[in-house]
Amino acid sequence: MTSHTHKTALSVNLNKVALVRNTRHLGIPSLTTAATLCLQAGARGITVHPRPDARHIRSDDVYELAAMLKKSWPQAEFNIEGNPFQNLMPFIRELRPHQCTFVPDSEGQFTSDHGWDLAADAQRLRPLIVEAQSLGVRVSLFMDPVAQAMQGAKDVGADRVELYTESFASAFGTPSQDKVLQDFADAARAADAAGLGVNAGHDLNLDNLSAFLKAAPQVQEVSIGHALISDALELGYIAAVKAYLACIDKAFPTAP
Ligand SMILES: CC(=O)[C@@H](O)[C@H](O)COP(=O)(O)O
Ligand SMILES: NCC(=O)COP(=O)(O)O
Repeated sequence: MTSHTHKTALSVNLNKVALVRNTRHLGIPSLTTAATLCLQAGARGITVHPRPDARHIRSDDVYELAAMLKKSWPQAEFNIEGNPFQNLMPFIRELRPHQCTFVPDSEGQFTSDHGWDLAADAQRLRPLIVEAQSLGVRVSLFMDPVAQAMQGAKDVGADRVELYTESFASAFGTPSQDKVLQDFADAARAADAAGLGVNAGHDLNLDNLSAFLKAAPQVQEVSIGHALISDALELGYIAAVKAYLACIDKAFPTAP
């Protein structure tokens, strides 16, 4: 049994395993094998983003992973991401994952590239947040790192926010890094002060993860996919996950 000693949980996003799998009709690489190896290596959970166009994660994948996790990894967290006004809610109603992450992507969007505009969407988000929570599912809202927006996420009823970290990843190693990191530090602090849990994700990698977590120690979970799966192509899933866990450890040297 893997012992979970890391302050920030690592959830591995399997979108890109599915993307490679979809380029042949052979069923490999297997998503359940990827999930098993990542969890064996110490990941705390698995994340999938079943987009409406099924470019990578397909509906069957979500059901198969949910069944495998329930049977073989009951302690692992399953996080399903998506737009609740598109195709996400049937997965939540039927599978009741530990967490859902509401992401405001349009159907054909290249990748996730912005958080919610709660001034525009809070009213129609609220009943879906209430519904997911009534099914025992934690709700996280994908948000830009704007400290002033965190109270709105709390007011609409979210349990957590997921800070969209692409702007940090782009700034990492540039003169604007510290300013951008300060935005994330402020947003994480504001979310925590509002009583929200704090997740983070998008374009996090082995180079930038520790610096991010040192600046935003409130982060309870990072969901990482593109870079981690790319690293796994070279290192293997187990070594790649262990390398990311080492980055988390490095950010919290005194954590138990
Ligand atoms: C919400 C987010 O930032 C990512 O989890 C998203 O799932 C990335 O989607 P793609 O893997 O389709 O780029
Ligand atoms: N929510 C972020 C996620 O699940 C993975 O994003 P990325 O690491 O693929 O950019």
